Amino acid sequence: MKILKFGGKSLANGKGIHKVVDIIEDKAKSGEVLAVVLSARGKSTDELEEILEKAVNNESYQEQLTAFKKYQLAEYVNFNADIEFETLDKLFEGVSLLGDYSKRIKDQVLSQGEVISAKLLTHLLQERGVNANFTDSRALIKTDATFGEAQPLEKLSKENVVNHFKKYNGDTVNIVTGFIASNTKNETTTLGRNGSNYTAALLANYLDAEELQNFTHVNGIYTANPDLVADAKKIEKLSFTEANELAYFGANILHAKTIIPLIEKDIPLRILNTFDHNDNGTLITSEASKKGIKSLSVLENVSLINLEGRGLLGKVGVDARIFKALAYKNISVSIISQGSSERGIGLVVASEKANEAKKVLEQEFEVDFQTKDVNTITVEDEVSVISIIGQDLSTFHRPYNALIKNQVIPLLFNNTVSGNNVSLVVYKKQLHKALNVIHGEIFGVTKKINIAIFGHGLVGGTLINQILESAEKIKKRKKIDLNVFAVANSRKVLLNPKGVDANWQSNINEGIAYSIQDIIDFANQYHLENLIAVDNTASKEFTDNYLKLVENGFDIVSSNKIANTLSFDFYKDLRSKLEQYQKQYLYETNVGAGLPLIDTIKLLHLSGENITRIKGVFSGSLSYLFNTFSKEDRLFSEVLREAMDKGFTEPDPREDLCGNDVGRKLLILARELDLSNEFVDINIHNLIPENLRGGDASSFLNKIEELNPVYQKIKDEQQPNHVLRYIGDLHGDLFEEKGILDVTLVSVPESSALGQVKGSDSIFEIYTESYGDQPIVIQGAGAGAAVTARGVFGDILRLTEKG
Ligand SMILES: NC(=O)C1=CN([C@@H]2O[C@H](COP(=O)(O)OP(=O)(O)OC[C@H]3O[C@@H](n4cnc5c(N)ncnc54)[C@H](O)[C@@H]3O)[C@@H](O)[C@H]2O)C=CC1
Ligand SMILES: N[C@@H](CC=O)C(=O)O
Repeated sequence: MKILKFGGKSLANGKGIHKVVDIIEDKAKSGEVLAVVLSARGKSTDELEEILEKAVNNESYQEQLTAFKKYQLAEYVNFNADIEFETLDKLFEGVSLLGDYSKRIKDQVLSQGEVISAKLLTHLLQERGVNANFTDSRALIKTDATFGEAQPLEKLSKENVVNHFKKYNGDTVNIVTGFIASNTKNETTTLGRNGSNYTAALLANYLDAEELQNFTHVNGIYTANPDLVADAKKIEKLSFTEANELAYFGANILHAKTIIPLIEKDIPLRILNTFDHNDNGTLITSEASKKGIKSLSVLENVSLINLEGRGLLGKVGVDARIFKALAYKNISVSIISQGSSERGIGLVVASEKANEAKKVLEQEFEVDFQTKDVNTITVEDEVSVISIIGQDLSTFHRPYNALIKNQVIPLLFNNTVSGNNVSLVVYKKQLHKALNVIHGEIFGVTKKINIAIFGHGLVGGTLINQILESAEKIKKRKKIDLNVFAVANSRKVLLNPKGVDANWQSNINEGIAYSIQDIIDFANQYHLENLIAVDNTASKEFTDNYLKLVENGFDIVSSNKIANTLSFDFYKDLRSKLEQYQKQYLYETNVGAGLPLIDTIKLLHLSGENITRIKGVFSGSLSYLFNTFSKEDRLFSEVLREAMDKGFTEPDPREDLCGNDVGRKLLILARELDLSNEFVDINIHNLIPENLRGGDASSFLNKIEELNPVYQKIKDEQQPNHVLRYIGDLHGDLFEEKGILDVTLVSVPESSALGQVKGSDSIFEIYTESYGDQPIVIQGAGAGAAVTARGVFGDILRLTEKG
């Protein structure tokens, strides 16, 4: 036999109740032997409770009662609930007159919801020709007299159930009232919260059912609440032990007490969806599933009570006193955590009980306050508990690190050894983000990376398009969902929590004026996790935002070289801020565009390989300029314009020509080697003649023809078979505080390594102690929007892996 159970939402008027009738009819007609347990319909129980409260307070309740009756009868013209309605009329009248009611009366009132529900379903099934039999569970399930939370009398109840089902079996479908029972005096009792599930589990146990099918409005148990975590996945199979943990931590489909009767008889429980009943749902069995995390569950409406006391160390019975005082007021503690110093104890209780709990504890510890053994008892109201079911401490560092990286610092955490269950208390305002971060980390379904891109010029614009083009593939291959939620220039930002699309360029006109705080606020408002700010500007002003971005949970990726070449003090401050907030700053494209230079230098240096010199053509644009100009009989200005058109130069090409760009690259490398050079230490050969240095970029560009005779002369005066190269050279004693940084224009034999560089290639010769006179050489395109954007993209992906 299969036991089916339908909850209130499934039985609500409209689509639900018809679906329920269809399901039962289908199953009955296919010959399955069934018993069906029902809750009250829709919100009937709540309604009855409200009417009861009105009646006891002598408020007018008739209107609500009439609406209740109307709802129950709905369009079911041949259905009659006169007996139940009369019972309710009498009960409410009595309560209203007395101005009082007992739990016994309340049970009588509430029971009518289940009775009407089961009678209606029996009626509707009979109308369809199904052999349905209304079964009042009060005649079967016998309990003690604890009204509101009665305990079943196992032996008697079992006997009644078995005898009843002996009489009504085979093709009869028994439609049983859930939740309600009766005591030995035949007075109505109820089984407490989740009572209908309990009734169904008891029936399954007594009748040795082959399966209990619990129909709800969801397709089963998910890895997290799908309303909070879009990526949540349905769990196909679960063990009772895991389900038990879930039940305790708020998965309200289940309750520990409803599982026990099933475990006893090894009866599988299947959670199904009334509205999608062909889905297999989630199957819960006693079979231990393969080890691993199964689900995240959340406790909301809780408060954290913190009891702090310097004199608690070694004091015996403190916890006992806490629990006793709270138990006295019927306050349940869901989580407790105590430091080994015993100076602080954190307790989680239901929010509505928090103030009362604080008061009781203050009374209990009154003397301890006077002796200063206890200092404070505080309540933190806006908190939630996230429980990672199936998590043991061996891999807990992963979700924990991910939380810290996302600026979610748990207020308290504790674990159960047996249940493999770690619980974290977080601020309520961070719940959504925290859940998504943990979920992404441990289920690896897809990890969402939220990116804000500043600067959408040559590099930035190319990057956005590269990301949009590759996003789908990356999602499939690496399970990483790249979401560009902000694109900004110096004036406007285009914001979309779900990510900009291929039309971002035309939409940017509709962007809004912004400050960096607006972008931080936006990310917070939409609970965006795994934040990355990408700086593709050439702006000093923008780098002023770095510290604030780091403090607010952003990792930084930058093609902009400015931040790394400001004062050494800022350089250090930024690093210590990154360390403090566990954030990353990647800038591989700062030197050599897309070439893997910085990483190589970092690795060599970290591994203890002593770098003694780095020399080469550092600038892609100047490489192009001098390679082309040296070889071809063309004007210097013409080649310079070509380098600009190809996107090799800085936004202001004077930055290349004056040597600042190469100087910055040298300084960045020097600092990677822990040298503390400042920008002013660099010896730069400025390629712009003094008379052309003033003014702005456009007035300079109007005069670049004036460079032609200067560079033609330099070119002509070289030795035969020599070419011009603009090089950077980091040398000196690189184990001292500072190195020597030179940026110069040199004439080298065409056949030399430097002389053979072509196009916009950069070449870097890295000399180390182990490699001696044979440097490690890294050579390739040193400039260009596509290669640079690709390098920035690489940094973004590297960050997604570090997380
Ligand atoms: N072009 C190349 O080959 C390479 C370039 N880079 C670096 O890439 C960066 C970008 O270069 P390009 O794309 O060529 O420049 P670009 O001039 O084409 O683009 C810069 C963008 O930044 C925006 N911007 C300026 N100030 C801003 C602010 N305060 N906030 C937000 N946006 C701001 C501008 O509106 C513009 O859209 C530069 O720092 C450059 O040094 C690095 C390696 C290679
Ligand atoms: N303008 C720079 C671009 C890369 O950093 C260069 O020419 O190398």
